[in-house]
Amino acid sequence: MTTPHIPIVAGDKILNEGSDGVGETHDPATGALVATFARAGAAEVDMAVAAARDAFDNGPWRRMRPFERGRVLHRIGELMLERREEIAAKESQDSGKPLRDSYWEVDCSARFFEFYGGAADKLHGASIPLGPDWSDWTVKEPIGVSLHIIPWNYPFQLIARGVAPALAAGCAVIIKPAADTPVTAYEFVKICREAGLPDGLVNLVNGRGSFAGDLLARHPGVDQITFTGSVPTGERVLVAAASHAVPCNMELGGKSPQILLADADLDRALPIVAGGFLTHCGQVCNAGTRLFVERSIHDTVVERLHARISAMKLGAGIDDPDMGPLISAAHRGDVERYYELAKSEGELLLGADLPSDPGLARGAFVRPGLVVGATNQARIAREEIFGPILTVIPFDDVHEAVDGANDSPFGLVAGIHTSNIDKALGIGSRLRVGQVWINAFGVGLDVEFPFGGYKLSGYGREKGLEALAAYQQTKNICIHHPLA
Ligand SMILES: NC(=O)C1=CN([C@@H]2O[C@H](COP(=O)(O)OP(=O)(O)OC[C@H]3O[C@@H](n4cnc5c(N)ncnc54)[C@H](O)[C@@H]3O)[C@@H](O)[C@H]2O)C=CC1
Repeated sequence: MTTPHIPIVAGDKILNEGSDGVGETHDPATGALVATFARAGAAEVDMAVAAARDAFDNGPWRRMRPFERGRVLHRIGELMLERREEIAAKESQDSGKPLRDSYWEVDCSARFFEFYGGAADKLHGASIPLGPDWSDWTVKEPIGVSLHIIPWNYPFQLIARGVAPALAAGCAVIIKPAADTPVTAYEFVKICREAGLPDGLVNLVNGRGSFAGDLLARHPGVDQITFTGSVPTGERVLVAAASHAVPCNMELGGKSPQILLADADLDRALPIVAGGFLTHCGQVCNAGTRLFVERSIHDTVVERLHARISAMKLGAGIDDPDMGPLISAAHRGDVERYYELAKSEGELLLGADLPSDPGLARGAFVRPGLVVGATNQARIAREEIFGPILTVIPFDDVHEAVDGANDSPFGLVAGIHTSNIDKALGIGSRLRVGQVWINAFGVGLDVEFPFGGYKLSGYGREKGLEALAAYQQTKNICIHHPLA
């Protein structure tokens, strides 16, 4: 079978070659080549931006009635569900995540298009009272060409999360996938074209982040940037955006706390705690990797978590294991250094040895790590690892737990596990994070509520109606009409 090749898409042009050569993407479970892709250089970046500009400035999208835009978005969502199996299989191969998580990605992506398809004709302005001789109102207009810089952890879903509201608002978009996971981005673009989206509205630029990504972020033809990824790269993108003064939506990392009180129902809470740090091998921005646990139940919780996670089966994403590999051997090297650090900063109860099963030998696998005896000041508890390592920290008093949870450079999400609603709400209101989960953690098909962080976790909100604000500008219209 020939290896699939991912092109660059600039308007109606499908470019199989880019001026920065050819990249390869591999299955992190086996090392097998999944696809090659054209890497964009300056010429292709210019072409994609010009196509988006032209589609936005001169194309039909902005002039269509909003409900008609909504219908196209709905059709995109339907096509995603029709191709669910195919997209999920490709995603699991390219990213290593278990198949069920890839199905979730597709289902969630379809929900984004349903949700924002329904919102397209509800983007109202406001009327503003200036007195009887005046009429004043605001109109919501699309911001223009929106650049979406996508990380490798949820490539399909994170494209949908940003692109659906951008299109609903009337924007044109350019997608820059991560070089580790370019495959399903092209499926996304193909679906958009098939659903009848006019040419040039969705463009695809694969390539090296520090080259093609940087060229795009600096490009004067780009009006807005939505970025998800690491803090250092996010800061570079902000500098690039500042060079032409465009706004950004930044969804950066996290070191999210989960607070487990002694009165919690452990049968219910512990699977949630485990899922909170193990999903996609811990490679999730909102992974709940710091567990503050009331001291009286500390040992029981550690024992039960140990039993639960040491039984987990590892395997290739496509085989839908309990946990897949990390994204790459290079990233495994980074994560392994944290396992070493954990040994010096506390006690590493699980995760010290790499899996020895010959079936896993060629993949970027690690075992889940459980760390006790480290403080909240330890690097293992402060830095985003993007691997499956949980640091368990005991507390005696809820205020201590709140202070510990807040004592972090990040502020993305938090989880609280308790049967006492007064405590749950009291703790929740004191946490400096963008989202609080009570007796829950993580995701369903919940596209309706806003998501985003405090502090170094970024700013701006994805999801929900709030996300639309990033893709709109407000124009005020004021009329003076004195009655003679
Ligand atoms: N918050 C999140 O969801 C994510 C956080 N991360 C964190 O980042 C660490 C490193 O992962 P990376 O893949 O290197 O993520 P990254 O943050 O460097 O890359 C994210 C995206 O930005 C692009 N990019 C890189 N340099 C750029 C530049 N100068 N200008 C414009 N775009 C650029 C990349 O090509 C990719 O599409 C991970 O170990 C993890 O800690 C990674 C992925 C997602």
